[in-house]
Amino acid sequence: MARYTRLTEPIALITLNNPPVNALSSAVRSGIVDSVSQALKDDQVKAVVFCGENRMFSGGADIKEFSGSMSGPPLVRMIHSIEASEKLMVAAIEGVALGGGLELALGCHYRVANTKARLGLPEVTLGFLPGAGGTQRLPRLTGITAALELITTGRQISAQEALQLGIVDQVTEGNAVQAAMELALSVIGQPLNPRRLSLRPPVWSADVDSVCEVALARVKQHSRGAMAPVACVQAVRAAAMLPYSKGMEKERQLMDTLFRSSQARALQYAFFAQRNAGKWSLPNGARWNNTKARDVQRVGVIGLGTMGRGIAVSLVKAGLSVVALESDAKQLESGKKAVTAMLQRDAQRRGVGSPLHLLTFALSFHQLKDVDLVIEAVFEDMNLKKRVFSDLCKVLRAGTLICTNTSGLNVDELAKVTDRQHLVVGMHFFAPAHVMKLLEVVYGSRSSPEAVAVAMALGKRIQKVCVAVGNCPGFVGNRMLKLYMDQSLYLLEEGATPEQVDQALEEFGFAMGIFKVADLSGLDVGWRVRKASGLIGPDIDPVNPSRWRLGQRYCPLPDMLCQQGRFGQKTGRGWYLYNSPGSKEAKPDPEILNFLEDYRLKYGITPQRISSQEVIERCAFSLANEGFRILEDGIAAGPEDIDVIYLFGYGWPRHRGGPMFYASQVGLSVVLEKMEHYHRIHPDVPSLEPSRLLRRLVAEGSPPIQQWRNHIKNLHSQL
Ligand SMILES: CCCCCCCCCCCCC[C@H](O)CC(=O)SCCNC(=O)CCNC(=O)[C@H](O)C(C)(C)COP(=O)(O)OP(=O)(O)OC[C@H]1O[C@@H](n2cnc3c(N)ncnc32)[C@H](O)[C@@H]1OP(=O)(O)O
Repeated sequence: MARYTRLTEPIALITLNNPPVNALSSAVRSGIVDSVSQALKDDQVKAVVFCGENRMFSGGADIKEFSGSMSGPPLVRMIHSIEASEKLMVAAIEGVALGGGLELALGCHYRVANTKARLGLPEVTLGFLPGAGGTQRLPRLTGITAALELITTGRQISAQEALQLGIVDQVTEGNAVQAAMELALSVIGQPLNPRRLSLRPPVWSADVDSVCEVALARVKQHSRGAMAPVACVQAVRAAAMLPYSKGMEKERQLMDTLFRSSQARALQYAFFAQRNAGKWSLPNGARWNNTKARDVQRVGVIGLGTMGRGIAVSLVKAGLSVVALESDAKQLESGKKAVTAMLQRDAQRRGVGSPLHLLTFALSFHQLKDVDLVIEAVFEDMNLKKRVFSDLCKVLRAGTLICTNTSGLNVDELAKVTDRQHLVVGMHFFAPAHVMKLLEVVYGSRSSPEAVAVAMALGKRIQKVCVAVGNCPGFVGNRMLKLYMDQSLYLLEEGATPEQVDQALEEFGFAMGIFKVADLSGLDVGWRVRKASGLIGPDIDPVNPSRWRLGQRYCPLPDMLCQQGRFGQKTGRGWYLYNSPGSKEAKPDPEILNFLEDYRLKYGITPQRISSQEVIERCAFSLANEGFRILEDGIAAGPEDIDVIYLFGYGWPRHRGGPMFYASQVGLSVVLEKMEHYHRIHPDVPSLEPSRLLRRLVAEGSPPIQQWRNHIKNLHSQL
């Protein structure tokens, strides 16, 4: 929808009206076409100003329409006729002008932006390119280097930067519509051809080829197999070499290919999955929109190790006041130094004042008496956490929430030692907590909807992507991770090397292979957990450790590495070799190859040739198979939540949507067949057995992922 208003004598205003972001849906495009035609017919009108309802220009094309049959006036043609119009067209940008929204503005003859506006062409993040002339018009304004950077990254820029780059003609602190009208009045009658970007010649320069080569190398290095950034470079290169009409043909060709790609579908799915995660629901019917979250201003953080430091920094950066507690003066001092330095560096980088006044350091629980919520981030030990929880109850006010940053311990067991089980939830941050976007909010069997609402709202306030999950060992992310890690280890036993497994995973698009991640996190962490859980004990022979524990196949390789003091990056040796302790560059270690050969000999394992395909199938399908079990158990509300967790917490490649989306793309019957195949070969690995939900979905014709929730409901109702 677009509203047409005649303003003072010679100006008409066209207001895009499609809340919340004035996306350019078919109805909006029709409204614009009709309004422009009205303005062109009115002899009194000499200029048209475009703006958006609620001081929001436009969030671009309506992404929801891409999955259906597209109808209505095509955006490309609409923008072209705006640019070609004989009447002056001016864009008044407030809020955002993104994607098609910015392309519409680029079709106008002048652009005025409010100082707070943000502009960008984020199409690459959705798996395609600015396909309404953006790849051809933007370079003609900014030059090729800036256009390449903006289009291949999708980065949003401020109005000020847009002014410097020549994307807008004027920036105003006041009302952009008013400023656009004034500008229009001052230029009415001036020739429009110099303002029509499509009439400008290609932006050729002698170094075009090298600039594009450099951009191509950069995107290939960062995109991890994503097609869209490469296509963006090709399209912008066309703007440098070809006249506008030919460049548009190239843009169209590239867009056609990207638009139909599974990568675009995955990225658009990820866009909506991320937004849906905030719309949490609990099995008891409580939901984001029927539960009120009370306000939190003061937060206590207990433990200033790696996790506690990151959590404290995230909270303070969001303007919350924090009391950070440690158990002894030495640890407090080292935590204080680290947190202070992190906050100062961040403030300096962002050019803002230091927020250190929000932070208090404490040694006594009594100093937590006035906080609204506590996040416990002490060592991952149930007894220690229980002690902290019961001590807290002695000092906290009655309504204060107690949250645990455990990465997998039983939240209900912890809640039981408190006097407020309904106010206990998990807030599982990921390391480093001030950088990683994911937060699993874990509800226990007694957690109240209000407590979940408070934790979700707090997470959102500190700019995390929050997903509400149920309580089970490892919750969603780490429960699935265990099976992924198990498969990777079994592959080593069967003949693969760490670098071979990692290479297959990185070619698939993971940010880092699983063995590199393990080295980064520290192999000793899992070792301690396995010791605490009874998997390793005095009855295990350290020289010839059993490959069978608690009734199933067990791989002792990581324990054997830890016995050798190989803890990963921190000791300079783990699955890989590092130049020195703490160094990050992983190099294959011949000692590991010998170690694996000796191990296989010792246990009579004949090494097999493992293909990359097998690595991906066993790792990715195992993840999805456990994801189905998580859905059966009601631990996650839907497959989208699982995918968001893997996208934001575990480096799953975004252009593959997430493990559940990937399974749906490959085909559920294929996944089922492969799981049956691998389970037949490895009957000693129960987790390879296809889950009931997977079988059931296949039996019911493999419905699209958006319908899985209905099948899960049916599954529960028959239990
Ligand atoms: C068959 C073969 C054919 C081949 C050829 C096809 C040719 C087709 C030609 C097409 C031409 C292409 C044109 C153009 O180049 C393409 C585009 O413009 S794509 C869209 C680009 N825009 C974006 O990526 C912006 C996305 N949105 C955002 O970044 C943010 O939403 C925001 C605008 C910055 C606002 O952020 P917030 O305030 O935080 O709000 P939310 O993010 O929570 O969003 C609120 C609400 O709005 C929904 N929404 C946001 N943007 C869009 C959108 N562009 N379309 C539809 N819906 C959108 C979002 O989902 C939220 O919904 P809710 O969760 O509240 O239901």
